[in-house]
Amino acid sequence: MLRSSLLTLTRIGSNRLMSTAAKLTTVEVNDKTGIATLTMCRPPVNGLNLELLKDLSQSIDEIESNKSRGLILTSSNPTIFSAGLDILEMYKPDKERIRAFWTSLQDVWLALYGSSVPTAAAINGHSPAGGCLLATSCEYRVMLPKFTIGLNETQLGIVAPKWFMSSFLSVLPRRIAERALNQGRMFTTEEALQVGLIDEVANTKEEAIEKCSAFIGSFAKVNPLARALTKQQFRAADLQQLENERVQDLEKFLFFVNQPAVQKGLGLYLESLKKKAKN
Ligand SMILES: CCCCCCCCCC/C=C\CC(=O)SCCNC(=O)CCNC(=O)[C@H](O)C(C)(C)COP(=O)(O)OP(=O)(O)OC[C@H]1O[C@@H](n2cnc3c(N)ncnc32)[C@H](O)[C@@H]1OP(=O)(O)O
Repeated sequence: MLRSSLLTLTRIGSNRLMSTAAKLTTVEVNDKTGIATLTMCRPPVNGLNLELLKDLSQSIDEIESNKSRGLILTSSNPTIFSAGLDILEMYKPDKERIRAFWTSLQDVWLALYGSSVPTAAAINGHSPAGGCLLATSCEYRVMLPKFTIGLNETQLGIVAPKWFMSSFLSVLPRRIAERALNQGRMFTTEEALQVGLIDEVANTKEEAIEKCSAFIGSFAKVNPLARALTKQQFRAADLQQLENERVQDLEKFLFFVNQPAVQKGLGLYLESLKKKAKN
């Protein structure tokens, strides 16, 4: 398979480390537990660009087909889980590339939210917008203190599509989800725990991964097929909706993102991020 030829396989202690040639993600399988840790490593902020999204897709597929016992999603950056979509993909976009970009984001969501293996996110840093989408696509979330998580799209003058809302709603009560989305609210770790956006707090990344592993281990005595089919039935309507509307969703996104007012807003937001980075 093409994917196999892109992978290098290394052994670290009892763990197998698979990394893509471009190294935007690594997959490390713990030989004792059979759990795969998928790490995003795109400096400086794990911005989800086309290449990172393609890598994520491939890694998730790899984990599914390797029959890993579970998937833990995390980041190699010590303070950022993911800064969400790379705004440079949406600002003054290239016509063909932006299509591939959005299609890849759809692929990642369908693969992660619909994954047949148990999934957990070790959120070891800030997790705005697309970062929050990834985390809420998993079944369990453990976050480190003093970071923020949320869908802040309205703060940027953009709108989170329905399937972003589906993931959010699979975690939060409707009233809290609706208000947070309308406000574009970012929750601190403590606030996220209080509303149920995350399940646990851990003091270190290692502890977060241990807690995620314990969650995945809680299914050890459950029939894997029964568990996977039950999970998929819970998520089927959300997944089917995007499957049915993929093309329309892409066209809506392209129309929206190309509006002059949206382009202006994204430009100003990028400038403000760059100014902040200089100070
Ligand atoms: C009706 C239905 C219609 C449907 C229409 C659909 C519309 C589109 C929907 C799109 C959905 C999702 C949107 C997103 O995910 S947008 C991204 C949102 N993300 C953010 O707002 C986060 C912004 N970043 C930050 O808050 C901070 O950077 C940070 C993550 C908290 C990290 O802080 P830091 O102090 O550690 O780092 P900082 O100095 O800020 O940044 C370092 C460099 O990285 C650049 N950068 C940061 N974030 C992004 C990003 N998301 N994209 C691109 N670049 C980013 C930043 O500019 C710095 O760059 P440089 O070093 O100055 O060059």
